[in-house]
Amino acid sequence: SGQSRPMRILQFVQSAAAPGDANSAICAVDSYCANVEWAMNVGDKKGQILDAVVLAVRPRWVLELGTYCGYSTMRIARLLPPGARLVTLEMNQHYAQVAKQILGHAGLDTQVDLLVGASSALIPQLKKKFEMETFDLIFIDHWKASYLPDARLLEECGLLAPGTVLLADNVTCPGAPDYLQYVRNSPRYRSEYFPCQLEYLQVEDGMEKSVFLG
Ligand SMILES: Cc1ccc(Cc2cc(O)c(O)c(C(=O)NC/C=C/[C@H]3O[C@@H](n4cnc5c(N)ncnc54)[C@H](O)[C@@H]3O)c2)cc1
Ligand SMILES: [Mg+2]
Repeated sequence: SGQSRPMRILQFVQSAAAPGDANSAICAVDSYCANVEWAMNVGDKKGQILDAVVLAVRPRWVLELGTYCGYSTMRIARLLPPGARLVTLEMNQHYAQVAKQILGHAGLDTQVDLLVGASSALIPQLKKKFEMETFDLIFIDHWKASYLPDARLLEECGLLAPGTVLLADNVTCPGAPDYLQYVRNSPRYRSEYFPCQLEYLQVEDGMEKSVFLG
């Protein structure tokens, strides 16, 4: 049933998760993807690294590149301090529609602004659209070839401040070698690798946390 994997995930969340309960929605996605069909959510193991970074940074402004079904969007939004905002960018209209409904079911749609479009087109509009200056935390989990060009674009748009944290998923699997090489060798970043397993599988992956130095 459900003509797409995101739609099947949404239907399971709607049937299995208590409305307004973000943790039960997160658990529902994890159990569906661990037991029924794999999906490219960050998952619970890497999700706990994401949680720890969100809690450490206590961000006022968060940007996510690649919403997909909204799994990591929920993990971040549920930990934000009051008044904080999470902007998440998703180029696929169908995925964005599913994510909106999952976020609504979890009761997290008030903290989240989900924009439909390509990051390269939306990033230059963010300052003006949200009347903000810089992001405190950026979670990068979209097409791996876009990690580096989008990090460069964020720099050029003046959306990074000294101390801004960039957290990138999948730097080992599928991998983002050009992005890794850049953040690990640029004097503008202090980078740290968190080894972890790929979501729902026994495959080596890792997340890279890079602090922008200005
Ligand atoms: C070899 C191999 C294959 C797959 C895996 C498994 C694996 C594990 C993972 O955690 C992964 O994150 C991925 C992965 O490919 N993620 C890509 C995620 C894209 C989402 O982001 C959206 N999007 C893509 N580019 C943009 C863009 N510019 N602007 C706005 N949205 C964009 C898309 O519309 C999707 O919603 C894959 C592991 C190993
Ligand atoms: Mg990922």
